[in-house]
Amino acid sequence: MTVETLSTHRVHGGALRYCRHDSTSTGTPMKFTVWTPDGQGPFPYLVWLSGLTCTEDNFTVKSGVYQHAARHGIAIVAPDTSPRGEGVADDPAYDLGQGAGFYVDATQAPWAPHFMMHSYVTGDLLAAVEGAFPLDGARKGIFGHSMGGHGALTIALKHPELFKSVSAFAPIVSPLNCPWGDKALSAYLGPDRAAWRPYDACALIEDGKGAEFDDILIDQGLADNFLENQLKPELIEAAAAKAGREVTVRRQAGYDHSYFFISTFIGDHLAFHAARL
Ligand SMILES: N[C@@H](CCC(=O)N[C@@H](CSC=O)C(=O)NCC(=O)O)C(=O)O
Repeated sequence: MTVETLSTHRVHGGALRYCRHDSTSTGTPMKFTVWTPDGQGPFPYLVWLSGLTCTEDNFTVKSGVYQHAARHGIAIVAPDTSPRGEGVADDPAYDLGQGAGFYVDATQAPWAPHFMMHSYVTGDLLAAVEGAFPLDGARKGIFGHSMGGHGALTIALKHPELFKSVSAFAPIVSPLNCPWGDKALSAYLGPDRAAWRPYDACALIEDGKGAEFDDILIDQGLADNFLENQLKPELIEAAAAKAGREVTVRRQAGYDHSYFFISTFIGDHLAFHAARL
């Protein structure tokens, strides 16, 4: 799978590249960034999944992750949040369509066949980055924010054979129980809510998936506008307690939903993953 490097930038003693490749899952070109430390590798790495309205650029420019990645010798991969382009379905709302792929494989028109973000992240993306860069596929973790936190949790819980660690910032923990989830999963997966369970972190924990993870770290700002209506971290705490599983939710007073919050605690998440990779 050919990866085209669009630009390269020196950052924190390593190389940040903006890349594009053709995805067979989405049937479109897809963009991502990859940062690698200097040296031969192979390096352990983390996949970051961004939230609604984001491209590969938001985390890359706003999170401040690379100074921490350099300290731990961990590479970072950050893909776009959906397929894009003129031939790809879209919606005028910010929380559906391009920029809002929800990391699911859509089964409903007009979203199928391009909105195949679960398959893209677990298949084409990993194959592309491990083929083109000195990354150690046996030592990788996944993390993300909001919609991307939901993506990281559900992908890890469904694929513990791929990822050794998982964490999230202000994640949607149960699309079955919030307006963002109702809207997006109705559109992408249809009205049968049983089809949503494989994309709901709480349901996956209830169903015993991903028990390999010794702990899952979640940071949640208490001044987050989306906390009570959309994010509801108490639901994943309850699911984990019922299943006898470890999920650590750190409630951070005064922090909102933004990348200011993420940049404040990103170092803690790098340390969490480094201890497990
Ligand atoms: N435009 C919307 C909210 C959009 C928003 O807050 N997006 C977040 C992710 S929200 C959940 O997935 C984000 O990461 N934005 C990009 C950024 O660089 O901050 C609204 O106004 O409500």
